[in-house]
Amino acid sequence: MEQALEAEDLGKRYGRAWALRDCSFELPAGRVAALVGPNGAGKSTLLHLAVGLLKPDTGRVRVFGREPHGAPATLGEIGFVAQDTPLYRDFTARELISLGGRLNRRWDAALARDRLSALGIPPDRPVGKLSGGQRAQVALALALAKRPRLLLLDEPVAALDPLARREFMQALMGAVAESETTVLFSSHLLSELERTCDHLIVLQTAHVQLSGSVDELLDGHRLLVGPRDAAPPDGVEKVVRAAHTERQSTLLVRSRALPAPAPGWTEREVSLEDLVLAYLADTETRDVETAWEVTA
Ligand SMILES: Nc1ncnc2c1ncn2[C@@H]1O[C@H](COP(=O)(O)OP(=O)(O)OP(=O)(O)O)[C@@H](O)[C@H]1O
Repeated sequence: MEQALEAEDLGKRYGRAWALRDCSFELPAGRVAALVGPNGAGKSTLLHLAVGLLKPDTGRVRVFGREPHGAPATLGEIGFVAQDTPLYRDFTARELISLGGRLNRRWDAALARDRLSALGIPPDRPVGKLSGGQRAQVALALALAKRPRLLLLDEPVAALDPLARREFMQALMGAVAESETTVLFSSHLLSELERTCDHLIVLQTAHVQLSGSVDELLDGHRLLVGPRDAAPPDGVEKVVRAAHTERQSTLLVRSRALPAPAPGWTEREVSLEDLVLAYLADTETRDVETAWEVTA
């Protein structure tokens, strides 16, 4: 399987503080991946390393097998939409499309023009005078016009209202379905994930807590409800998170299918949101044998 993005023991620090540390994961080509984590977790740092704007202090990052820092050929394959869609505000969309044509070898101006016209975005108004949602669409159209193999978006919908968010994500999904582009977007919006991504990377305090295909991750975890203070059933590899009421414990555990329903325990379906929240709530996953009991 070809890897669009790979990190191996990747680390970046600002002064003495690590923004990203011992970070290893693989993102196979063709996936739409969400990069999730709280403020300051290291998401922008990871995206800036992937696009070659930063140089790693430890380890390696590779885009389609090559390190991006100082490698123009690799950069030509990456589209990047930075946080807050920083477009030149006095330029119109038409001018930005034409500017892109002068700066990029493989530039599909017609694709950008057609997208904006289909969305009814005025091409001759300075982008500073467009709405936040329209500006985000212009930034996406420009990134797609580059025909990137890997598209990186840093919190593309953070500033948008729910309707504009939905429209933006639909536009993004539609665009990548028509191409072979691999997408990695950072986001705080857990409820949108299940609908939009098939791969997940969870970052917390500079470390990767979880990464993999959504199907495999969901398959490998269970939500168990049972009597308070009972030991977890056999077959549980790790208790990621435990919450208790007076009489019951709810455990999100890492485990393949359990051999048989353990007496007193019932199993519930795990949503992607449950999974992300469980890993974000914990900075370290626990071994079953050790402190599995965590009061929520
Ligand atoms: N230029 C910089 N100089 C010093 N520290 C920085 C710099 N950029 C980021 N950091 C620090 O590195 C850590 C990771 O920041 P980063 O912006 O990558 O997080 P993030 O997950 O993108 O956060 P947010 O969701 O708020 O955008 C934070 O502690 C941040 O304060």
